[in-house]
Amino acid sequence: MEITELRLGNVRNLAQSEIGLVVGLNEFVGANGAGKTSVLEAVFMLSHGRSFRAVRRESLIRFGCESLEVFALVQRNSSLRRLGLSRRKGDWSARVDGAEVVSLAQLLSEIAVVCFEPGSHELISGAADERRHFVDWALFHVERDYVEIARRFRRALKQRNALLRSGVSTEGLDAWDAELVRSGTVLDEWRQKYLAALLPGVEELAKRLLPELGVPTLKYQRGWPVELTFEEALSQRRERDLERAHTGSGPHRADWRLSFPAAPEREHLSRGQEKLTALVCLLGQAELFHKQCGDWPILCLDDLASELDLDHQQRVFGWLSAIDAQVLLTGTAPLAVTPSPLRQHARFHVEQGRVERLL
Ligand SMILES: Nc1ncnc2c1ncn2[C@@H]1O[C@H](COP(=O)(O)OP(=O)(O)OP(=O)(O)O)[C@@H](O)[C@H]1O
Repeated sequence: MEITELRLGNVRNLAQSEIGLVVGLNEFVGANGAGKTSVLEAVFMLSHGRSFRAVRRESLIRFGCESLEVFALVQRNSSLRRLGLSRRKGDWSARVDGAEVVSLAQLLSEIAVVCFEPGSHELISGAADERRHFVDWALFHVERDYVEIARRFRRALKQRNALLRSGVSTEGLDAWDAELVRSGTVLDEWRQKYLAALLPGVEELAKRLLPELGVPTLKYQRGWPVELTFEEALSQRRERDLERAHTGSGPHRADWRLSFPAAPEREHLSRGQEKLTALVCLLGQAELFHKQCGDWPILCLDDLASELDLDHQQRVFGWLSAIDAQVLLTGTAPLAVTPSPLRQHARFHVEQGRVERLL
């Protein structure tokens, strides 16, 4: 899939920008603070409904402005979709082909963006919810009933925790346990299946980008002891859950990690190796998306040159040159590596919130 046209209004320091993108490599070059990352952030918002670096979507609205607009024309297989996310008069709204959609999920299902940025090492070294989000984002695109199952699981967990906290009565816990087990077991199976499918691609990418660490293994923890079913875990730990007033086992506690022969624990990875491991996972995710959904997600690479040394940049470009994904890349200077001559290449200069095509 590709964005052919991107229109931004009041996104951080970008007042109004209309950017025609090419299907291959789109390079955004400019000084620090020029607005390059903001372009990627806007694209990411369309596919995730949030920024990759701000907790609040509101912080993206240009200082002193009340409205924000992100619009993209997206070519996917043979269809062309008009996607929009905006905030006007204090309300966020999402549009697909001009019509406002009831749920944000309808917009998010139309576009897929995989982004590597300076904070991506959190996927390896950060909290478990980063790694659950990584898997769940893919499940959202791959599993038709994901939204419904995840909603049922969240609701049951919230209700069960409320009952545990109330401490008044444990009546009703059985019903919520049953619902947690039904939806939670499905989530757990999907996650296991997804990670098993991800591993071969991750192994190949690790050989290319991190050969010195050896072939990685992937360890999945589903959030309760392996020797128990989820139902048994909930029932055996009910007393403890009542004492602690929250549900201590379940898919909401799941985690996974990559382990290398030369770096068995993540504490053994250097910061650069953490970043490369995150990149391996993200590129692996993009590749698996292509296998499972039939098209490549859009790849955003923020400030790649300051994240990776030249040799690793070359290895990444070697991989990129063999695939058909649209790439959006930022840097303070033009690329030091030569991208594939077979792919289209556009360069944009970003300065004080203005984007101008150079090449
Ligand atoms: N809500 C906002 N309204 C206006 N300007 C903002 C807002 N939030 C951030 N900025 C400014 O917008 C600019 C764009 O930041 P951005 O991170 O996109 O720059 P960049 O070109 O990627 O820089 P770097 O190379 O330093 O990463 C910065 O100068 C920042 O201070």
